[in-house]
Amino acid sequence: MEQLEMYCSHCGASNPKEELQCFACGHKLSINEEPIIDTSSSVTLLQERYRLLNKVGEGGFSIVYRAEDCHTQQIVAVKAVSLRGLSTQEKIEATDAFNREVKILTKLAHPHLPRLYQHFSDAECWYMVMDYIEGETLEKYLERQQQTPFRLEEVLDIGFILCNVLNYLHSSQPAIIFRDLKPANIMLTSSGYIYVIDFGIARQFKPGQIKDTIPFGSPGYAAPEQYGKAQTTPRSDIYSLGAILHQLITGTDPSQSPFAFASLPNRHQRAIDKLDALLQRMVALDSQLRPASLAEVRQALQEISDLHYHQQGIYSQYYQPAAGRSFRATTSAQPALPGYAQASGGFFSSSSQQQQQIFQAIPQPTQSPPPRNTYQLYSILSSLLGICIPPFLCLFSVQFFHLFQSNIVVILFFYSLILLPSILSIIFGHKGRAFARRTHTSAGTATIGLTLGYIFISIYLILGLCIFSAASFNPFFFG
Ligand SMILES: Nc1ncnc2c1ncn2[C@@H]1O[C@H](COP(=O)(O)OP(=O)(O)OP(=O)(O)O)[C@@H](O)[C@H]1O
Repeated sequence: MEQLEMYCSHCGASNPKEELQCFACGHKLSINEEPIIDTSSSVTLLQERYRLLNKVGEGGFSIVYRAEDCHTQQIVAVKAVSLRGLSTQEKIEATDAFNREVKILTKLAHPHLPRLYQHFSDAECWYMVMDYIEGETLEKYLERQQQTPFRLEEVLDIGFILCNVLNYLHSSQPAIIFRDLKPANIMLTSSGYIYVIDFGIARQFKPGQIKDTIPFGSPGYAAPEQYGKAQTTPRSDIYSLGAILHQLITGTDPSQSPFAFASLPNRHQRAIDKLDALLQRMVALDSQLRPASLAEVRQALQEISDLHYHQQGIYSQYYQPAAGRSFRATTSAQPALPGYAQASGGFFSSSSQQQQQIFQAIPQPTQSPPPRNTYQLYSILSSLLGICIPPFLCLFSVQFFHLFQSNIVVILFFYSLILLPSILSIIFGHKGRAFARRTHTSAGTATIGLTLGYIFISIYLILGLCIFSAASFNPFFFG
């Protein structure tokens, strides 16, 4: 059948067959520019460079291949966005979306995002060449695990990493709103690294498919404002992040009942209580009630992490991996593959300074020593002095009083020396307990010091009172 339209090899827009110039970008049209990807062929070479090895994934309008770059012998991912079966209007819109996405991706360099190396198009597809991620999506992982809830440590790990990535996007100029954060767009490698994929190419062109991206996000993960006409903001991504973290900790798929996020169980744990409060704020229907920024979310996660690890008696903020599962923050961007850095046409360019900024903006968890509660030590030492010193002082009391001729000031000074260690142990004991409360550490020693202090000060006060009342009748003491 004769083809009535042809596609611009530069931008992909559909043009009437007789046109000489693309109406969308002005590129010269040529009827010969129509190489078609033939994936059934045993060797498919794109751009005389990328040899397609096997299909690794599929989206609404795309197929992702594992491919070999014949120039560098590196393995890359080639994402082919197909126009096949789309209406003319959809093809034009898909073209715009593709160009917009490529423009965004070429600017990005983050350890948790695949790098875009090259993009090109042919008559039926647009192609992106990017880092190949050996792993599976979080969605598939959850399916395999039958939605088993994650442990708090794991949820915090993933939360920190996603905060980091989203904060990087939101801090870009102009800010990039991801708008489609969901388990299907998060990839896990076997070594526990996490990548955020899919910047929404052709996202707007899959209406009616519940499992696919809908015009402004995905059911269950998209904030309410993404369904209406309101412009999405960083708070929309915060909503999606809240929905994902809630799903991980509860094992409940939010797409089953969008906008309904039950309170977390196990509310006797303060860390879980705090996480619950944070998640409820993140998924608030009114965007103004959500945390204002990822920095705020990260700060709250850090507090929960500190609380949790101190409760557990673990003083390191690093996740202590349980058997088999841990999620890691990469510490640097992967080095650019040879042969890409100088290439033209929207290639990735790496900036180590930019990488530095990413990690300065949101510091990675670092090992911290256990907080030292020195008040506890002072309290227990003072209480021991309060027990030992007074008997010694009493041994010399008679000679002492004799020496100073039972001067009342001297006697009171002497008496205050007896009381002083117990008073100190009480003061330090209280301070030690307050410190322990603040840092969520044990207050046992402070309580012992405090109790001893109270016991012995009571004994000394009663004894003192008895001795003073008896002495007041004795002319030896007060004349
Ligand atoms: N860089 C990559 N390395 C390895 N596999 C990838 C990569 N990018 C994507 N994939 C795989 O291909 C699948 C489809 O990719 P992607 O989600 O980007 O496509 P999409 O068409 O944008 O999807 P959607 O319909 O959700 O918008 C993913 O689920 C994943 O399994």
